[in-house]
Amino acid sequence: MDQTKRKDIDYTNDQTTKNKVNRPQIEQAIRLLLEAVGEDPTREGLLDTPKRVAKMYEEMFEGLHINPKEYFKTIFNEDHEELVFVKDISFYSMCEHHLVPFYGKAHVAYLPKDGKVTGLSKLARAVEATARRPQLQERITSTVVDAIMDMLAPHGAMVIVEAEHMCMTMRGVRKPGAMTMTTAARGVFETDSVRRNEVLTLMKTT
Ligand SMILES: Nc1nc2c(ncn2[C@@H]2O[C@H](COP(=O)(O)OP(=O)(O)OP(=O)(O)O)[C@@H](O)[C@H]2O)c(=O)[nH]1
Ligand SMILES: [Zn+2]
Repeated sequence: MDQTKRKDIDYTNDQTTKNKVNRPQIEQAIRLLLEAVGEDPTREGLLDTPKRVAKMYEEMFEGLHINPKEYFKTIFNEDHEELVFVKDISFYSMCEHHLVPFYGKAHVAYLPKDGKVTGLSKLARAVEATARRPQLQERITSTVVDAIMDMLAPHGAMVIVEAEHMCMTMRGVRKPGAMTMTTAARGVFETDSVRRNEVLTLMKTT
């Protein structure tokens, strides 16, 4: 296999590589948390829980060590200056206010310019890397759209995210089924309602 093609899964963000997940510290924190809520972390059923949670957090927050922009270094010189749209990209993220999940779908569109077309999977990988951190839905939306703008310099890009927040369903206001929609439009999608509506119409088609 051409190793240059594998670089997309190996890039790391300089700022975050220094702070890779500290599993022993997470384990200690989980033991303290269990104690604090009135549990006994030494009882059999909970003995391995701190270890499992540390491993789980490493997975759920792996996006902290990935710069989503790096995916868009994969560029094919293709003369296509019409819409590219990947919809229904499922994701799971963690609400940074409550550390409970929010999850849903992202829809990512861009209008390439000067032959700069990226791999379709890279759009989904950028969503995935951005979601796997303590997050806000708005920030996932704008981070992905701005990464595309910065790296591909297209005519425009648009991202729509729809998600259900567990912090609004299982606790607090308790409104299961409430869906939050966020959009971010740049370039032609900001200025041209025909272009924007093309994306919205395609989003609704099954
Ligand atoms: N804008 C935004 N808000 C979020 C997101 N996820 C959770 N929140 C909100 O963050 C807010 C935190 O509000 P606070 O009053 O500080 O915390 P709280 O007392 O737990 O709030 P309640 O959820 O209303 O019980 C809540 O309104 C959540 O719904 C998100 O992705 N974007
Ligand atoms: Zn929350």
